Amino acid sequence: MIPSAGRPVLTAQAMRAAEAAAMAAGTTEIALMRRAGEGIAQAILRLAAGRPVLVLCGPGHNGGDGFVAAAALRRQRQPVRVAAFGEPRSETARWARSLWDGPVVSWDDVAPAPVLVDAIFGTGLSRAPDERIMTVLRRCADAAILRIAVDLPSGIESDAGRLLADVPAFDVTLATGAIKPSHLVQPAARCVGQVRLIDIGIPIGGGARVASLPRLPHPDASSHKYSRGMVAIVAGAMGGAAELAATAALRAGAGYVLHLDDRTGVALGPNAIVRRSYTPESLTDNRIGAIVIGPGLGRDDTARARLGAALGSGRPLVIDGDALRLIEAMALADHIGVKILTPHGGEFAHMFGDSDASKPERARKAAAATRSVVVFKGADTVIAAPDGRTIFFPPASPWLSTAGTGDVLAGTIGAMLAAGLDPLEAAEAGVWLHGEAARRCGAAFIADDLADALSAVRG
Ligand SMILES: NC(=O)C1=CN([C@@H]2O[C@H](COP(=O)(O)OP(=O)(O)OC[C@H]3O[C@@H](n4cnc5c(N)ncnc54)[C@H](O)[C@@H]3O)[C@@H](O)[C@H]2O)[C@H](O)CC1
Ligand SMILES: [K+]
Repeated sequence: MIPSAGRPVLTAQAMRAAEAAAMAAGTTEIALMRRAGEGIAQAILRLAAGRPVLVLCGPGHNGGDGFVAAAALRRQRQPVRVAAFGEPRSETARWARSLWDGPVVSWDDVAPAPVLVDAIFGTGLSRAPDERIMTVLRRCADAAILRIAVDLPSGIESDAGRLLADVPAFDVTLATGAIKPSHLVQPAARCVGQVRLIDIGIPIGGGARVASLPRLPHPDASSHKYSRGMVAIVAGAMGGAAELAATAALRAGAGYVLHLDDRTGVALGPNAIVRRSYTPESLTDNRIGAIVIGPGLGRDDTARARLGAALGSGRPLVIDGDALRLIEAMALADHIGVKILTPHGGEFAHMFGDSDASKPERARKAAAATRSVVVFKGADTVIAAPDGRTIFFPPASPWLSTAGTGDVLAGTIGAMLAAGLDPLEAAEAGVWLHGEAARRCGAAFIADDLADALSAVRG
């Protein structure tokens, strides 16, 4: 299960705007901080299970959340100590500090506790924290049994997944009000541990959210193989990759999978795959709900001609692997029709160049420029639509880093597209099913196992 599935993902600026809108509607900043701090205290109480807690508080509202939480914990007789770096910087932060009636330990001399709560910096972090701050944080984190971050581990910038310092790994991060991009984008995402959302009762929305499993079409008494979705896989130089994509499309629920190649007698995958010789005309069959092109396609003239025919076919496309190396981003902008691109980091950089922008920004820009849904793959897969909608995935199994898993994903997305999901939903459902199949496969699986596991997760 993905925690926070479907929830909005807000940048620091969007979070401040949501907070400002709530205040314009009558809520006060103090009320918001009280809700945040008390929600955090409840979570800490359960997690600490009676073990002593140390709260490290910063000068802003993240520190304010820490003071409110510490005061609430003390009221509930939970052993808790507080150390603070700097004086509170706002009225609301001063109010929070005034709630704490215990001692505030001197920063550099603070003794660690079994449970560490980092409330030093959150979404307001604007530059690398002073090493004096990070040294204490790391020392206390090293000595703790359980490390809990309030909103974000200190040293993480909120929007792009960037680490501004050497940030220790946390076990749990309590996100206040909304999930932030850096909970999900690497390298920051590997420091946050399990992310839990603390509701502070303000309405949030926007076009970015955590992935969830879309409703998948199910066969009924009137279904037949074409109505379940027909997927054409265009093969090429490396037959095995296309076989994996074809197997995955079938196991993800497609009713008919057509494997188009010009080699005869090469049948590595299931007998249920229909094998025909490739001709450009074979792609124009209007029963085809999705063409998958790229896995094992090669990069020679034959591959180029097949890609041209797929683009000219008018059928919805999943463009992966070698096809992403052959195609020009500019050519896609002029192509009218449904297309989903599935680049990993190298393919993405080849098509769109390198950039300092964040992964979600790069994905959105690429989607708009190519008028495609872009599945920017990796340990932190992000999907963007041309209209700017963005879907973030929590980290999937690291065992996915093996040859052929991308081919399986392309076939899975093809099956979703052919089943009638809209392109963004098809991409989301495909990445979800792929990640869930990987989870079930456990360790050291191979791409063939992953394709086979899709039947069980298709649900
Ligand atoms: N936005 C909301 O709806 C709510 C947010 N809450 C919590 O508030 C923080 C964000 O608070 P903010 O005061 O904006 O920022 P920080 O506490 O992260 O700290 C910023 C503070 O520190 C200064 N600063 C920034 N970078 C550095 C640095 N490298 N070194 C030293 N000082 C630095 C900066 O000038 C500010 O004064 C959010 O994460 C939530 O935890 C509440 O939950 C209520 C609702
Ligand atoms: K923090």
